[in-house]
Amino acid sequence: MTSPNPPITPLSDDALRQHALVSTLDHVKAFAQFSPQGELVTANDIFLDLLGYTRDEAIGSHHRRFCDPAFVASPEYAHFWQRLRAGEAYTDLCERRRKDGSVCWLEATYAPVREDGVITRILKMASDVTERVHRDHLAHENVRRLSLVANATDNAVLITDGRWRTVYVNQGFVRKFRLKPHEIGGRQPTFTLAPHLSGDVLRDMRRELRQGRDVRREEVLRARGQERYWCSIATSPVFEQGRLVNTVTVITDITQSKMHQVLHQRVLEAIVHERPLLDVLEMICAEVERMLPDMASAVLEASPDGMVHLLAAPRLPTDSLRRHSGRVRWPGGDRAVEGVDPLVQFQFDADAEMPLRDELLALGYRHVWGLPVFDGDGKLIGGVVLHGREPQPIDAFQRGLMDAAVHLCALALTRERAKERIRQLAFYDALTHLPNRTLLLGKAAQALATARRNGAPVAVLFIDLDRFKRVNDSLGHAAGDDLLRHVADRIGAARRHSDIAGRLSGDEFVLVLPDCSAAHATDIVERLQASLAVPIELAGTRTQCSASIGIAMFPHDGNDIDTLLQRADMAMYQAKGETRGRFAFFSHELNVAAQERLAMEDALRLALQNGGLALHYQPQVSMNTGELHGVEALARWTDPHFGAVPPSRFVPLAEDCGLIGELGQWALNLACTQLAAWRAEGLRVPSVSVNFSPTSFHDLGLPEFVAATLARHGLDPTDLTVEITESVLMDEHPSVASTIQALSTMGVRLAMDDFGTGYSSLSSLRRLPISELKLDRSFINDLERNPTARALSRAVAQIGSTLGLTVVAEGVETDAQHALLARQGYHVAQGYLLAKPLPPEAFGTWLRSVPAAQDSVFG
Ligand SMILES: Nc1nc2c(ncn2[C@@H]2O[C@H](COP(=O)(O)O[C@H]3[C@@H](O)[C@H](n4cnc5c(=O)[nH]c(N)nc54)O[C@@H]3COP(=O)(O)O)[C@@H](O)[C@H]2O)c(=O)[nH]1
Repeated sequence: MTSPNPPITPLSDDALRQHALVSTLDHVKAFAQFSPQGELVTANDIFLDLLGYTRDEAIGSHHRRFCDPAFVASPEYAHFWQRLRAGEAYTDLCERRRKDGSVCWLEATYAPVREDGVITRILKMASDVTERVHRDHLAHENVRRLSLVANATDNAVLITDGRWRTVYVNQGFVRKFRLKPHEIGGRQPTFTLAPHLSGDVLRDMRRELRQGRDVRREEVLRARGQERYWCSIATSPVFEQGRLVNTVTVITDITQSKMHQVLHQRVLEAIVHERPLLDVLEMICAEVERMLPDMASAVLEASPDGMVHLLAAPRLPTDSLRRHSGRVRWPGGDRAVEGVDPLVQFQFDADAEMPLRDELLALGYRHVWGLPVFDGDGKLIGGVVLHGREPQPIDAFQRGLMDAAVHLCALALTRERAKERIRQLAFYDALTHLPNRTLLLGKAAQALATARRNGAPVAVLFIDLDRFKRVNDSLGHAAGDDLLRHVADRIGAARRHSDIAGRLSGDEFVLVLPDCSAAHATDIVERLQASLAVPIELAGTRTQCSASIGIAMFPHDGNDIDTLLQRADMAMYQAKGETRGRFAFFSHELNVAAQERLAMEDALRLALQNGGLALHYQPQVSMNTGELHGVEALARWTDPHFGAVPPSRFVPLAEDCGLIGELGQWALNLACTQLAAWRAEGLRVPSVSVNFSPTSFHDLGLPEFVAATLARHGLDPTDLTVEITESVLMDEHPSVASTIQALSTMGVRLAMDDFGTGYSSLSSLRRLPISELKLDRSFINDLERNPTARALSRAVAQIGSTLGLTVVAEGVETDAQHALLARQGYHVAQGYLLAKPLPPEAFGTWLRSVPAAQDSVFG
């Protein structure tokens, strides 16, 4: 039963306005009035329907009837009424009880109404929001449950809003990346986790998500403190009413599997495909550096002596590093020790002695971590090194990478060694380590192909030890093996870098000498035989060994290696006569020439010992005054068997057979003796010139010998001129420059002989302390006929004069040449016009017969 509203007393203007408002709200909102004591005075239908009461049941009821008893009993309820009675309005979400006991939710405003300053009523306006509250509760519960689920997984879960800003991260995320929700909340996660991602990549990812597609990637993500993880990242878009409102990302740490996948898969593939070792190691470094972009990696190899050599370091200055290769030991020992972490580390600032400290510091690398690479037996074979800029200790990711790299390097290095071993077994003789027949023939065929292209000769030497069987029989096979090893070493020592040495079988060896003439081959054979003749201690017995050597020449004796070997073998049999330690050429003419050369060598040696050589002297005369400038001493050899042998033949022979030093000393001594003798006779001979070949300057004792010789004959250093040829400039022997300099410092004059035929440049003239320049005779021959020769000789005269040198024209045969050269500015003339090279007595006679020479030849 509903009772009518109580009679309403006449209203004031305010009350009327209120009434109008109330009437309007009456149709849309629950509306009620309570007395200040809490009794319901009026209520509209919406209010009554909301709570399920009739007007009669409700009017007069206390407010508490519509509330949860627990709330009514709480201090908050009393406080609520106190505030209303004190005139404070109250707005809140309120939980109320319907008549049937069910709960409803109201968004309510309680407004105390004053009349004449006294609160007479409490006006209540409310909207039913029960459904929304239930919906919100449900959503909240869902989020709570989702969080529980998300937090239960080890994976990191991250939710962003539609503008890519982080709104949620789970516990897994906090644990993995060590970032609290508030540290990443509101930020775009890629800025923090993957700053290396390019703008293009981000744009692509977001486009996919906006188009409703999931995005999956694998990336190295960065946690707090620079720690990194390889992660699989799966992001799904969430749409509401067609609008992207969220993205949900699940991040899974795949570091271990990824490291193995990337490193192992790529590197193993490379190894299987037989990629060169250095390529494989560079690849390992590159992969490590891809995952550690701030670091530089390097792979080293350890040699059996424990020294480490750089193999790969793509980000470092490898040239400088290589300079230290082989000079440093691995710091952690060369054996694996069980239970000991082999990681070594350095900080450059502290370790001042570290090689390359400055270079690495300049690149910003201050810290080095190294892990050794051991082979299957725990022996050091290499190392993996990381160079870092930051001082923090190495983290699990970096260590994991290093371990994986070590594993792969061990594989690559041991495999390379195994390959090398197999190659060694397949292509090298196990006893002597020389190439075996297969490799020898292969290399020789290549050398012949090159020689064919270049039109160069090749000598093939077949070397067979003499009486090897006797060594085996008398001293045993071990001694025989020992002898073979010694012979192999001596053959190896005798060969040039480009020569190919090999062992065919038993006591047969082969030497293939590319770019080698028959004469040169003879020299090498002689040197080899001399070296083999040095006694060896075998099984406690001093033994001397010799070999018979056959020589076949390409292309003269054959075009392919099989033919050449066969002919060298035949020649060897020819050499192996009664006398051991001989050699023979396959070709008859070459054989004759070689044997003759040998005989001439012996004769020259004898001539030097027994005074079979002589010096002739050719005057050098001043162009201006006609006075004697000096004499050039020229060697002469007349042999009983070979007759008069010109210096152009015996000087190179002396070079080849190692007699050149002796020849130079002999000439110097004799020339000084002669100069002193002439002076003693009262002949004014200003100086003597002696020819020294370039190899004489290899002898660092030469200046001392010269000084002693001059002193012995009472001569001054200025009495001597040493003639050198332009080929001295091509001689890279380290002693040449210092020997020449020492002679010059002593006061000995230096003349550049045969100038214009070789490789002299103006700078080289300035480099050497030359005081005399001798224009080569070939220019003077052509002087009268050839304008170019004239121009060149003039240029030489001018260059010499400009450099303050005495310029000598040699080979002057005619008056016309003499006059022309004098006009061109030559200071001194030498040649048949004045005199041929003369024996000492004849020279004395010449000098006396041309008294002007004492003052002026052409006075
Ligand atoms: N290391 C040494 N080299 C020496 C020595 N003795 C000589 N030699 C070098 O041998 C080359 C040939 O010398 P040689 O046959 O003696 O010829 C010299 C002169 O005889 C010749 N000459 C001089 N004037 C004329 C001339 O008017 N016409 C002409 N056709 N020939 C002439 O020129 C050679 C001069 O020699 P150089 O001044 O040294 O060039 C020769 O390279 C000698 O150096 C020695 O003891 N050690």
